[in-house]
Amino acid sequence: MGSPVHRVSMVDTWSRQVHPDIDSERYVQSFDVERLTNILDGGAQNTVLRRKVEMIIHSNPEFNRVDNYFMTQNERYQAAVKKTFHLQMIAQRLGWLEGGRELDYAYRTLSGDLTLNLHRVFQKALRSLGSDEQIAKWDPLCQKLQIITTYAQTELGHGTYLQGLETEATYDATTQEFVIHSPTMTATKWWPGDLGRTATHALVQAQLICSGAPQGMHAFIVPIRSLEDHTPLPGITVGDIGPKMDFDQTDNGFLQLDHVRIPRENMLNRFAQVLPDGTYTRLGTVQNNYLGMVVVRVELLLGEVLPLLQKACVIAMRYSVIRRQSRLRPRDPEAKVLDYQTQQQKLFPPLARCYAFHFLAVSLLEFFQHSYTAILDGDLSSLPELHALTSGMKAMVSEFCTQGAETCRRACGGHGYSKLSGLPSLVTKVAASCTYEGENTVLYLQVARFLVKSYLQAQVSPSLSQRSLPQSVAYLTVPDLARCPAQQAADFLFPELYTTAWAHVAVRLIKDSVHHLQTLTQSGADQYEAWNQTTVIHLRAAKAHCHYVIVKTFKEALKQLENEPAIHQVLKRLCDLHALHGILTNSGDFLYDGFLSGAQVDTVRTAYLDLLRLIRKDAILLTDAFDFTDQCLNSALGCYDGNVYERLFQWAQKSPTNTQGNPAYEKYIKPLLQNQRSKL
Ligand SMILES: CCCCCCCCCCCCCCCC(=O)SCCNC(=O)CCNC(=O)[C@H](O)C(C)(C)COP(=O)(O)OP(=O)(O)OC[C@H]1O[C@@H](n2cnc3c(N)ncnc32)[C@H](O)[C@@H]1OP(=O)(O)O
Ligand SMILES: Cc1cc2nc3c(=O)[nH]c(=O)nc-3n(C[C@H](O)[C@H](O)[C@H](O)COP(=O)(O)OP(=O)(O)OC[C@H]3O[C@@H](n4cnc5c(N)ncnc54)[C@H](O)[C@@H]3O)c2cc1C
Repeated sequence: MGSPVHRVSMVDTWSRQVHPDIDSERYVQSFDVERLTNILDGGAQNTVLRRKVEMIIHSNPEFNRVDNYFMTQNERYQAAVKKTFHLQMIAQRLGWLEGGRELDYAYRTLSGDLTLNLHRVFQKALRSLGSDEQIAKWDPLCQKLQIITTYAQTELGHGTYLQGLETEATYDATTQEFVIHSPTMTATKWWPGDLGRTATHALVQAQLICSGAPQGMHAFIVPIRSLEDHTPLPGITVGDIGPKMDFDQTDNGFLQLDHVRIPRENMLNRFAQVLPDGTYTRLGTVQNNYLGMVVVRVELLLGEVLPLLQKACVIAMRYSVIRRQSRLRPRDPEAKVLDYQTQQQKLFPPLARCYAFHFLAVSLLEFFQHSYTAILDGDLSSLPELHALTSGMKAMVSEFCTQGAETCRRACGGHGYSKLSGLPSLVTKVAASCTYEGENTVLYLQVARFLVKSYLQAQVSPSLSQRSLPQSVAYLTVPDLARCPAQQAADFLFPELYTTAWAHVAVRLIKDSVHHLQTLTQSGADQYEAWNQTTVIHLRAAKAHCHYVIVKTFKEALKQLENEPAIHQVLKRLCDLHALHGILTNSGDFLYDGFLSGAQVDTVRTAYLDLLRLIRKDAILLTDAFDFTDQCLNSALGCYDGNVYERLFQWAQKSPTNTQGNPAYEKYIKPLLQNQRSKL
């Protein structure tokens, strides 16, 4: 079993007593929680290492985050810079390297508390788009923080449509320089993190113009602040974009460039280059310059987005066994709210998704690592599938993590609305992931584009495409079941069955979307108009495909765990719940062509409700397995010991509204009262 000492708060030393209502949830353990934590960590040795890193961080007062909820935007930024640089010093002292496990664990532990996230995004883009010589030059400068960098792509006028970016990089062959320029107000770079007050260099995405001809978006390294005194360099106008929904610790910024000259070598040239005389050459399409985004989309899932939902689930689940409200039977004591079926219906689907998305992210990362090296070496054959998969998974994971975190927040009633619960900031933080790194609708439509092509390819030559279609869409060629054979609730608990059911719906919706597209073009609409008039249908098809991929990946992950029966059993229940919940919330798609009958949907619901009951007894253990420390959760509701009310009361006392007196009394309330009294 995992050491509870590791998990309990080191901040609130007054509270060492575990609340009996949460303690009782841990008496009988139907599986080994520590072993599940090891599986999630990718091995017991990783768990040990992660906890070691967490101990180093939590034992250091510089990283205390209790006051976060009371800070202004400026204070959050300053605290984050301080913590980031403190972490860098520790990393240097202990030999933790960028890309190594220790630093990754440190980032996870301090998530939301650090700056220089875009410095990491810059490094990913550099390694994807730069030549070996460029990486050798810039990467060490980044590693040693001799420069601080950001990724400046989005502009006031355009974020999604990269072909519409207005920033220009015009090549001047006489000096062998690029002239980087913002020709309009809407060309102002807007949003890049770490840009407003911190970065010294920006990776600026701009339209390359060579010998008068536009060549599309390319990446340029542009110095923007003096390394001596940090003032903006000539031609640079830079600042912070102001208050946002969250990310107070990050200085998202704006940048205008007025004919700023940089050397020819500062254009990242793995996939395209400009020769000294201005001749332009490139490998493949201009979209290869989008590779940095593909990399970041994969890494964000496990590193940033999923932990936000996991934390929300831990907090809401723990609170739900402490919170007692109403009675199940008149003579009973008040019930834990988690014993209400409706509360389980709120919290268990997000919990199941945490596990589904974990296994998805691991599998996606494996596929990514497999194809990435080949892509860097110029073999671009796997890029379309990689782009479609990463786009779809980024969109679906961020969409459901956002939905799930908000559900968790509401499941905590009034206390979920208090920032001290930790939930509002999880919700506002995860909401951003639906927009940054590619707006979700736009990304789903990229998946749809890939599905249409794959479907048409499968139609033209079914036998050939069975071998040549990318693996994630190979199901398009598999003979389809017209009717679901399941009759009893137990029949719906076969992963093969519900994966096939999702494949059926995805194939039908993809076929339908292609049919609509073709009907419109055959009736005279041009292909662009036809595409726009069918995008709502394409979106649905893309989502069904993503559901299918996620369910299939969870099913395959379970297969690997068959030799661990107890863990297999508990995870299988989550896999079943995840798949059946998806069928129930999209039942119209399964009923539409008679694949399922109304009676079968009722049976699915019976199986689903049964699963809620079964998962209930393991719910706390399944969230304990994520192994977040109390400091990391920073929630008055979610601590391991369950002492919710004491902690909430104590934390509220620290609010400046309670500690700094009330100037409004002297200024307004007192005169008001005196004024009213004098009239009596
Ligand atoms: C690293 C760890 C950091 C950790 C940190 C932790 C803390 C974290 C805190 C938050 C941190 C936030 C960090 C946010 C950082 C940003 O937000 S940076 C800005 C991100 N911006 C975007 O993602 C923009 C989204 N837009 C796009 O990706 C593209 O423009 C679109 C939407 C795909 C369309 O592009 P387009 O050029 O119009 O292309 P389109 O005509 O649709 O397609 C042309 C072809 O290119 C292909 N294509 C399009 N895109 C691609 C691609 N990417 N690859 C390959 N092929 C592609 C298409 O499939 C299509 O192929 P065919 O069908 O023709 O064969
Ligand atoms: C917290 C945060 C951090 C960020 N950090 C960075 C950063 O570090 N660097 C950086 O460069 N950028 C950054 N961004 C910007 C971010 O990447 C963009 O906001 C994002 O890509 C969406 O683009 P947009 O704002 O232009 O949205 P828009 O594309 O204008 O979206 C508005 C609406 O239009 C719809 N839409 C747009 N195009 C289409 C289409 N073709 N078909 C159908 N519907 C469409 C969208 O679905 C959406 O509903 C950040 C943003 C946020 C919120």
